[in-house]
Amino acid sequence: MKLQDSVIAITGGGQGLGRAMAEHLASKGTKVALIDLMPEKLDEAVAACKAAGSEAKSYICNVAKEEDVEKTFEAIIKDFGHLNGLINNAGILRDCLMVKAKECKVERRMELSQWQAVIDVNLTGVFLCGREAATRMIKNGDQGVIINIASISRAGNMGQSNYSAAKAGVSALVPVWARELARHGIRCAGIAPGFIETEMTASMKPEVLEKMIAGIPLKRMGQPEEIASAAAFIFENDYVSGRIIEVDGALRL
Ligand SMILES: NC(=O)C1=CN([C@@H]2O[C@H](COP(=O)(O)OP(=O)(O)OC[C@H]3O[C@@H](n4cnc5c(N)ncnc54)[C@H](O)[C@@H]3O)[C@@H](O)[C@H]2O)C=CC1
Ligand SMILES: CC(C)c1ccc(C(=O)O)c(O)c1O
Repeated sequence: MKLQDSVIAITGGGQGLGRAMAEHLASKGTKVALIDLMPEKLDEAVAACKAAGSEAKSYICNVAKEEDVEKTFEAIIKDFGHLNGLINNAGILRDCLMVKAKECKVERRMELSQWQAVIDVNLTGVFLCGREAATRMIKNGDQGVIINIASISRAGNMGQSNYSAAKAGVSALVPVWARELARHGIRCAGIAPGFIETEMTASMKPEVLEKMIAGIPLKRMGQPEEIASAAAFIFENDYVSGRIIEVDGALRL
């Protein structure tokens, strides 16, 4: 698929990896539809994409709400006329051990609300946006690509029952959608990042950060641009489908 003049929607496009992917694609002439909950962040991201040389529009939408998602993709088709790609990137963390205990004394458990919040956004949100994007592409006669952003945590990470389950789920959707949608000219792939340098990691205590980096074989965190270039590769290579690219500096949790 050519990136120039394609229309690609990115959830969680207001900041972090979503914004980095949006700017990278915009610099290659892709028209970007940025979906997020945060209006100010969206305004900044849209301005950055326009400065990078392409068209960009923002959409306030909670990816976990079916009605929001349906309205948003309807608006994207109305605004741009086409849809050729979706990056399912919006995600949240609510980390906690399932049961935290010391000497038979249970101190804390993961609340159902912590479990549900992450499943709603990171798994149901991916399903809703993937379903809506595929529906619009098929009805509109557009060929396209769906990318699910997973995580190294999909293999199972301590303190992340909710997050690991959701990321394993969105990883499993990749081959399902690749098979179901191939007949409509739609490919589906995933990216599983390791630790990437973002505002969140910048705010971590230096000693915690140092210890974490020491465990990464490449001895550094990834850069958001390294995730963005993996996304561009997937869009541009028409024989990539049904697989997940791991961009993690060789780290295994
Ligand atoms: N930063 C990292 O090191 C890694 C990130 N990831 C994944 O990459 C993706 C992006 O992560 P970051 O950029 O670090 O996160 P971030 O927190 O910086 O950005 C996430 C964006 O998603 C938006 N968002 C959250 N809930 C939403 C909802 N219900 N509807 C619409 N938008 C919503 C937020 O407003 C925010 O702009 C996530 O799926 C995350 O799980 C995976 C592995 C490592
Ligand atoms: C544990 C993994 C590598 C990880 C780390 C940080 C974030 C984040 O800041 O959003 C993630 O989403 C992760 O999957």
